[in-house]
Amino acid sequence: MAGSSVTDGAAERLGYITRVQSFSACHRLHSIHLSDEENKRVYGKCNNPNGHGHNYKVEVTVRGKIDAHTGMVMNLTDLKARIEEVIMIPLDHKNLDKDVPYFAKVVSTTENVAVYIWDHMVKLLPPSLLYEIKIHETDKNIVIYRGE
Ligand SMILES: Nc1nc2c(c(=O)[nH]1)N=C([C@H](O)[C@H](O)COP(=O)(O)OP(=O)(O)OP(=O)(O)O)CN2
Ligand SMILES: [Zn+2]
Repeated sequence: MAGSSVTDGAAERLGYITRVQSFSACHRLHSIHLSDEENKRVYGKCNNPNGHGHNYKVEVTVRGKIDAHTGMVMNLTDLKARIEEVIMIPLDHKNLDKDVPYFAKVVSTTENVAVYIWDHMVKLLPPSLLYEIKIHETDKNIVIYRGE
């Protein structure tokens, strides 16, 4: 049909793209807002003073218009670079509580790790592009944060 093309149609379509990144870190669940006894009761084995480790898997999803000219919501190569900056450099092979200043006063639950990643990632992406941070702390424990 004259004046129209597959590419034109895609210009009005929304796409979701996800990049997966794994990182390893150790931590201890311990809240400065609770007594030692309360910490033991609330967090159990995860309050072990010497900590424990995880192989976290993070899924970073962005949502936006599929650009008519590039065919992309955003270049995944650029998303990979942002993930390196926000996740790998500060968190990989780190003790979250001791190496990452943010977690000195914020308990390093996976919910809070997701908030940390969201808050840093959102500053590096175009407005409204970041959609979701999903973290697999273990095969069975999965957290989603969407900036709400
Ligand atoms: N709401 C949250 N609850 C818990 C968190 C968390 O981040 N948010 N984290 C933990 C621990 O850090 C922990 O390491 C969980 O490990 P575990 O219970 O051993 O993990 P699994 O359930 O996958 O292991 P199985 O023992 O094989 O069932 C605890 N709670
Ligand atoms: Zn843990």
